[in-house]
Amino acid sequence: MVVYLVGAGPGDPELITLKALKIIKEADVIIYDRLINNKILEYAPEDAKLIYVGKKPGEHTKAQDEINRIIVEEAKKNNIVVRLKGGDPFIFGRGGEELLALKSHGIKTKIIPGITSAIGVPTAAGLPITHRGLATSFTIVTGHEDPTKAKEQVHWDYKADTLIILMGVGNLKENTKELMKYRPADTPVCAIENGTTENERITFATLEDIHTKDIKPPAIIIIGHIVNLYKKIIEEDP
Ligand SMILES: O=C(O)CCc1c2[nH]c(c1CC(=O)O)Cc1[nH]c(c(CC(=O)O)c1CCC(=O)O)Cc1[nH]c(c(CC(=O)O)c1CCC(=O)O)Cc1[nH]c(c(CCC(=O)O)c1CC(=O)O)C2
Ligand SMILES: C[S@@+](CC[C@H](N)C(=O)[O-])C[C@H]1O[C@@H](n2cnc3c(N)ncnc32)[C@H](O)[C@@H]1O
Repeated sequence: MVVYLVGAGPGDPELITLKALKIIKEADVIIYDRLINNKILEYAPEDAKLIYVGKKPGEHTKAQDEINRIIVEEAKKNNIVVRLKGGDPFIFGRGGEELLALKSHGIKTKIIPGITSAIGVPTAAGLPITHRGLATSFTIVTGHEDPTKAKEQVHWDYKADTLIILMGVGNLKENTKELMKYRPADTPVCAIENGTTENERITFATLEDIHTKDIKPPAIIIIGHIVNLYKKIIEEDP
């Protein structure tokens, strides 16, 4: 019995790794999330058991403890268990928590990285998150900190040139208000919804007015001067 914590990539099913695809084709069980592209499941063996444990904002099909319990239970009954997660399993994916839960039960676990939406979505859209002379650093941060944490860890005074917010839609107004304490109100912002899929939608705004736009999750929010370069890149598209 081995559990594979596998990253499915940002949305486009072709953005999964060969290593991930190989193990999906051999899986006895696949325990999968909402943000994976379901087309990837078509590669599973016909008799593989598929278990959905996805989370929507405010609507978690299964609590994390329950998900950990299911993975452990399936690992004890099967040879190859794939835990398939959106993007990369360790970028805001609770992959670390699942790894610890499996280790505590002595279950062998292997990890297959995926292209995280934080980087793959802007890159696929043609937006360089670093650019010589314009952006030499980036920060990836959650826009939705776990409210049950003992201590807040997100303070919005990040110094990086480019800021990338995941899970950023629901709290956009509150978070941009905090950010404007440290960055000018006219700092360019762009939101990419459903990146790398046929439903991709890109919205441009500034820190001051991005919260007034119609943006729905899943979306990544990109903040910084790099967004102006991106506008130029798009305008010059042949
Ligand atoms: O802890 C919670 O889940 C409750 C707080 C909460 C979070 N996001 C949230 C909510 C509200 C809600 O879902 O009701 C709100 C939430 N949950 C989710 C999303 C993603 C989306 O729809 O765009 C969003 C953001 C929506 C938005 O842009 O406002 C779903 C979610 N949360 C999460 C995951 C990853 C996973 O569990 O495997 C997933 C995806 C699961 C799937 O594809 O089925 C996990 C999560 N939730 C959260 C975090 C940030 C933790 C931190 O650093 O403090 C993290 C990441 C982490 O723990 O490493 C916090
Ligand atoms: C809980 S986090 C999981 C991130 C994932 N592990 C990764 O590496 O991409 C979910 C957030 O990822 C971002 N996200 C995931 N897929 C996306 C997509 N196709 N387009 C835009 N944002 C996406 C959104 O910010 C969403 O709220």
